[in-house]
Amino acid sequence: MDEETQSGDENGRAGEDVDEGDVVESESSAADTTDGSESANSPKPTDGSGSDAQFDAGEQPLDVDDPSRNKGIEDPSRDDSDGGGESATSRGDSSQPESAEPVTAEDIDIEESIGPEDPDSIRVGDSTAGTTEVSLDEVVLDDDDGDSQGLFDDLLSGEPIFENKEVLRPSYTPRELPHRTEQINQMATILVSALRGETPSNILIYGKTGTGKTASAKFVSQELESTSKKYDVPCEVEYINCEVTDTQYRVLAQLANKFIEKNQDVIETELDELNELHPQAVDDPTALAGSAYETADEVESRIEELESDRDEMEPVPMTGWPTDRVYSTFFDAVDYRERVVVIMLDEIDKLVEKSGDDTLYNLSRMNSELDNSRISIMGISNDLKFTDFLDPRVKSSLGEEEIVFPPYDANQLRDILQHRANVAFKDDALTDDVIPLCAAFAAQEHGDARRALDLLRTAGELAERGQADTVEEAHVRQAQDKIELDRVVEVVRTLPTQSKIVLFATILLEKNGVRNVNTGEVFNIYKRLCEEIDADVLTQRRVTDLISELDMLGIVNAVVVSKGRYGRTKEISLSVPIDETEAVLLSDSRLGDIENAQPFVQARFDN
Ligand SMILES: Nc1ncnc2c1ncn2[C@@H]1O[C@H](COP(=O)(O)OP(=O)(O)OP(=O)(O)O)[C@@H](O)[C@H]1O
Repeated sequence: MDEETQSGDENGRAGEDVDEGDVVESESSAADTTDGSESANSPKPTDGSGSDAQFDAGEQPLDVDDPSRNKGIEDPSRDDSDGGGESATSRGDSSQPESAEPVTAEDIDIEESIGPEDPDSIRVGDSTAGTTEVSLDEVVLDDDDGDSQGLFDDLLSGEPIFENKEVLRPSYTPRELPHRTEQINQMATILVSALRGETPSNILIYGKTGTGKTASAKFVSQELESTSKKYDVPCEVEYINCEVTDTQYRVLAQLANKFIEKNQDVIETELDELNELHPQAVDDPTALAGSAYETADEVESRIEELESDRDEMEPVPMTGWPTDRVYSTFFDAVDYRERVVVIMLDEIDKLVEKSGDDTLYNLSRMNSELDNSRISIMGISNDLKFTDFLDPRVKSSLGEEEIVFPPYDANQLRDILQHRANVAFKDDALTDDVIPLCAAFAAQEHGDARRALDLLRTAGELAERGQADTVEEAHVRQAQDKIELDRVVEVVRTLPTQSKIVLFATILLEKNGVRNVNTGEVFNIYKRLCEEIDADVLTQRRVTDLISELDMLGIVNAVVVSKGRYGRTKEISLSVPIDETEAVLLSDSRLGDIENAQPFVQARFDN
């Protein structure tokens, strides 16, 4: 008997370790939920007619700050027989023509409007018109509309550039994926076996970031699920983002819980039907005609069986179970009924990097043990080399079929952008150069559609912010700078403290006008800065390494220059905007104190 027939929890690879502290993320949040329709409709500015306080303050407005200064109000004993009270209290009642005159403080009938229980409120309207209670604190005395000061009115009044901005966001799943027909067809050809009740081959999808791997795979899986419903073939796709769900415990727990939930739904539906059928069958056995049961007792025992299955299905907790128990729970849940399951593991390289290939090993061997169901794995990765780290058996099983997503060229990106822009922007909102320029910039990167879409969206936002009528080439260039700066800010913000100090030393030198900064100079300032904030001082060799890392990240440019008989050194210059980078560094709580180091750095050069 070969080892493949062992049960999952005995095969040793399911692991015995308890994954403490793991949290099972709900994948539903990662799923695309934006339908994009909401943002399309900009709210209309209100005219203020809905305001509570519909007073026209007239010639003598109420003094809200000091109500006692209001004539009439200060005299609670005032007789309402002067007739003015009637017109004030009937304001708002269109059936009372005499209320057309502006309401003044004198007009307010104190006895009627300010009840003893709430001296701050005025009752507007009489008993026939219904009453509206208005707090004095809410009364807006100006003539203009009550609720807003028009902060947003100007912004809303301009003809917006966007028709539906959500369409340009990464969360939006497009209905059409130009230039991916070949890859989509390849996937469909492999997965169609699932609709025939057979096990599809495992698929590995490779391609650089932004080449449409996830979008295409999700598109295919939606099609697969809807076709399976159409033909009533049990086939399900489960999506897991391994960047978030990156341990064996989490992956198995998440899958187990999804299948348990689905099983419970199916059980509930069947129970509903049987609970209706059972009393009918007791009264009249012919009610069972056409059903799978011959007697009411059979129906009853099936109900009991389903109820006990349902009660036994225990969801996997976030943490704390041994992994082999999670595995067997997942196994039982998948195998509970007949179906073909496609498990989509996006960013699969992150899972392998974080927790090795145990999960893939276990998943890829499950089919030989499952009785009712079959599973197929679809791995998505932008790291072409990640399979080098896999166990050869896992590697061959996982890579049964491989599909490569090549980068887009500028023309393809142009098509992709055009498709989206038609929905995202108002007619004529884009000048002719905008899409080609966005496509060209993104093609230079590495044919990244995500970057192209970001550029287009940011350019639109900048145009909108500048209240321009159309998006122009200049907006795309600004957007390119902005995205680049955002990237730099993010990279700098997440640097380790030591690298931040090295970078800060370089910035201080440049700010003090030092040209051709060399490693030695950076190291000297670095040391002083470390002393200043009580950080460990690394050796000059380590600091040189950190400079090389900053170079690789594109933050500094370090060139090796020969100094003749003085040996070789690195000349360092900043490749990022100095002020913004400095601001990011100083926002780090430890480095914030270094600001005071400026004078002493200056002093060093004065010596
Ligand atoms: N052919 C295409 N047509 C329309 N939109 C596309 C196309 N290819 C990619 N996109 C869009 O580009 C963005 C990035 O695509 P996707 O997430 O599928 O890339 P990916 O290859 O999975 O990248 P990563 O490896 O970084 O996850 C998404 O917004 C997607 O809708």
